[in-house]
Order: sequence, then C-alpha cells, then structure tokens
Amino acid sequence: MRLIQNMCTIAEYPAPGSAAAAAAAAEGCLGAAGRRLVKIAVVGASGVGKTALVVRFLTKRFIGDYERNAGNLYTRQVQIEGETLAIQVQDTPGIQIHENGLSCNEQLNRCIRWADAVVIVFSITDHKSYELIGQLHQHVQQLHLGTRLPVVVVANKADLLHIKQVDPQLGLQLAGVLGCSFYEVSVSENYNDVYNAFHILCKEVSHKQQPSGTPERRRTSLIPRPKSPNMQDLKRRFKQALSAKVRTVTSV
Ligand SMILES: Nc1nc2c(ncn2[C@@H]2O[C@H](COP(=O)(O)OP(=O)(O)OP(=O)(O)O)[C@@H](O)[C@H]2O)c(=O)[nH]1
Repeated sequence: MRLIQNMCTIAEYPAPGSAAAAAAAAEGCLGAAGRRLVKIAVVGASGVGKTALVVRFLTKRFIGDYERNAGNLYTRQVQIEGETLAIQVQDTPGIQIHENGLSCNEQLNRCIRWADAVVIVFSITDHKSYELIGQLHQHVQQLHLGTRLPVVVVANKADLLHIKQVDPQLGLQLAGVLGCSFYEVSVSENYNDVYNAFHILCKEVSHKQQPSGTPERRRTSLIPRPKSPNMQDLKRRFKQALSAKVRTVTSV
C-alpha cells in the first residue's frame, strides 16, 4: 500500500465562509482519479494512540513507538458498498488540557474544519483523555456549524484492562449522549475493530455526500416490494393452465 504524505492540503485549506472555501467544497468531494474523497481527522489527548491507530488502519501493523506527532496526512483507498473511495486521514498533535478547558491551536482547528468526519480517541488508561471528549466534540461541532459532522469515539488500549482508569462502558454511554458511534479497540492487538471504526465513518460520510440517492436506495431495499398484481395474475393463470394440462394428460 502506498502512503502519501501531503501537509499542504491542510496548511492551505481556506477559512470557512471564504470564496476559496466554497470552491474547495465544490471540488472537495473528488480525489485523485476522480474518486470520491472522504477526509478524516483523528484527534484526542497526547499519548492515547492516535498515530498508532492511523498507522494500524493504513498498514495493518502495530508499531510500538513513534516520534511525538506534528500532524501527518495519509491517503489510501477503501471499498464502501462496492465503490472505491479515496480517503485521507489526518493525524494531529495531542491536545493539551488546561484547567480552564481545551487548548486547540490554529493548526488543529484547520484540520477539523477540513475534515468530513472526525475520530475522537481516548485511552482507557488515562481518565483525563476521557474527560476531554465532551468538550472536544462540542468544539468540533462548533467548527462545523449548520452541519452534523459524523464523529466516532474510540476507546483505545483495551488490552491494558489491568491499569484502566475508565470503564469502556462509560465511553459507550457518552458516545450515545453525543450521538456518535463508539468503538473499543486495542490498536496493539486487534486490527478488525480499528478497521470497523474507520469503515463506519466512511460509510456515514459517503451517505451524506449522496443525500438524495442513498437514503432512497436504502429505503427501497428495506421496504418489501409489493407483488405486482399482473405477476400474480400471470402465476395463477400459469397454474391453471398447468393443472388443466395435467388433467388432460391423466385423462388420456
Ligand atoms: N498497550 C498498548 N499500547 C498502545 C496502544 N496504542 C498505542 N499504544 C502506545 O501508546 C503510546 C502512544 O502512542 P501514540 O500513537 O504515539 O499516541 P499519540 O496519541 O499519537 O501521541 P501524541 O503524538 O503525543 O499525540 C505508544 O507507546 C504506543 O505504542 C494499544 O492499543 N495498547
């Protein structure tokens, strides 16, 4: 798999409301080779495993240690409901927690504005990282006023239950209150949960990008199609014809 690092996309992303932002939004749904593009930002406190999560998703591998992250952008392709989408994943520097709340610098805000969806990560071994989730979710929604951005909350380091500070159940409850999906994962031990967390987000964005088409397609696949009266009529007539023939054959 090829990983493309490309910091320019984020650094040059125009401020919301500007003419440049409108033009970017118009083009923004298409990636390389004309594929639909899904942009995902991964955010959370420092040390919760954001880089490990992104690398695991992209390469299937868990690599123990990384340089402290300055924010890298990676690209890969995924299959969603039979369509190949280009997805860009933005790893972000850990958010600092101050006594009076979040400290999000402009680089992080740009990443969040740029994104079509956000993964908020906390570690079950770090209660402070969990305490951040509510504020972070609020901050994300504020930067996307007027739209409901798809967000998934990920509780990482599920393999470290013996030193847990947060019951993963609390993460599930909080995600429910915030209206987000929730995944408990161990980036170090399980690839599938990591994949599923990203996959569900891509699916949500993909459906959002096709507001008129997809729900209709989904609705029609859920509602059983009424049987055509003509078809039933045809079947009845066919049966009648068949039994008449059988009768004729047996009577001969
Ligand atoms: N046991 C265990 N360790 C993990 C897991 N995920 C990440 N780690 C470890 O947690 C540490 C921090 O991981 P990073 O991916 O660098 O965390 P980060 O959130 O990107 O950190 P910053 O760059 O500081 O924001 C590393 O030593 C990882 O090996 C996990 O699922 N289980």
